[in-house]
Amino acid sequence: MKLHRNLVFATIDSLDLIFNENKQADKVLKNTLKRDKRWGARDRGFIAETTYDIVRWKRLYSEIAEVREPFDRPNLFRLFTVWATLNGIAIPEWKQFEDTPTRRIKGKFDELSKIRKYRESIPDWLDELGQKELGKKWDKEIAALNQQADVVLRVNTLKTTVEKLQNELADLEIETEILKGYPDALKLKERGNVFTTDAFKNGLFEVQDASSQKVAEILDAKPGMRVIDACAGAGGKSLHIATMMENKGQLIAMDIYENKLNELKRRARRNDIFNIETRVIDSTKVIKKLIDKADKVLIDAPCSGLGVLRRNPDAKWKLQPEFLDKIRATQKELLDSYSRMVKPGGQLVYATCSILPSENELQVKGFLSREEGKDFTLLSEEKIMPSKSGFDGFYISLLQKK
Ligand SMILES: C[S@@+](CC[C@H](N)C(=O)[O-])C[C@H]1O[C@@H](n2cnc3c(N)ncnc32)[C@H](O)[C@@H]1O
Repeated sequence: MKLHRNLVFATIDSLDLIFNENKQADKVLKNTLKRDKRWGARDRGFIAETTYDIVRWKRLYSEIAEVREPFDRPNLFRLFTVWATLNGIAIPEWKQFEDTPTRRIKGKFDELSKIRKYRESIPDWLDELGQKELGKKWDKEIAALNQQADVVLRVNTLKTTVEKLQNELADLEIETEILKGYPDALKLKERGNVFTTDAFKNGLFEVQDASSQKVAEILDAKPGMRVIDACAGAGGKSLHIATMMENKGQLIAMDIYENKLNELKRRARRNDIFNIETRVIDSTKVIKKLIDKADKVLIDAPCSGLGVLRRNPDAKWKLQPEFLDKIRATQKELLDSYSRMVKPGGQLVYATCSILPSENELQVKGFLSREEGKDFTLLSEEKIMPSKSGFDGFYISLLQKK
């Protein structure tokens, strides 16, 4: 593979913003990729994948390159050199690479690979936490979380079928496969930008990981029900739930952020979904009004996001132990408060995209042992581990109210 100057520079510029200005990787890349209209799919793929790779392996690469943050441009080129060398790509004779030694990179890689926190490129505290919470399983899970994520679509069954969409995409040379056990999913055989297709613009599908698609399935909302998605965000799961309700009944989508709910409304219009009503949680009254009112409540709780590191590798560097303590306290509060919206005989789903027991089964166990949870029983609990499923890590529990 021959390296092209403008693609490498675009990668270095993106890394500079992500590492040194604390910008979010996906937003940075969205902007970078707009820079040159002549870039084709391969060029764009190179910039995005190389940037994500170097973000993912930041700790390992900076140990090999012997550079420390904040990274100046020569140091960013050194990180790039490590990436290129480990991927068998020859370093060109540009002046930016003049003093980036390529000797010893492979030797240091082998040496550091013996130690998990370097091999898996994670902060010390995260390695200790994973070991403490998951024991022996941590090794396999963190390795799986460092793989590149597949792109999975969720077919909008209000507008098309899995087979029809598969054929429509095949006509555009976008090859997909059906995933056994995930009735609405199609997996792309090769990564690609599907957002520019008419099928996406016409709301025939959303991009949604296979594990995430399990949440609405377990909630199992039926047409005509009143359902509350209490932490709806931009509506990934709300759209799926409303689709399963066939646009009949009422889905109340809530969040503390209005801008996320506005994005949800935009997506709902594209999907031809009409039964979602959004409510911003701007006071406790919003919840109180709905006590004992819903057939089903989903708490897709804010969490560490450790289960989705594949798609969000910069979270490794942005997460802090103090944030985790805070988020666990929030999860407890949400379980205690939002569960009140389930009507007698109704059901609650508590889900996270984390693989840590302290955010998952231990939260539910704690809830069931408190006064607030006394009317609930646990019907089922799915811990989706990335090493086994090949998709995101998720926790999904289903509880029944008396
Ligand atoms: C895991 S995300 C939700 C993802 C969303 N359900 C989806 O499928 O796209 C958690 C959401 O909880 C929201 N949140 C945080 N604190 C909250 C609170 N106290 N009450 C309700 N929502 C909250 C966040 O803004 C975020 O959108």
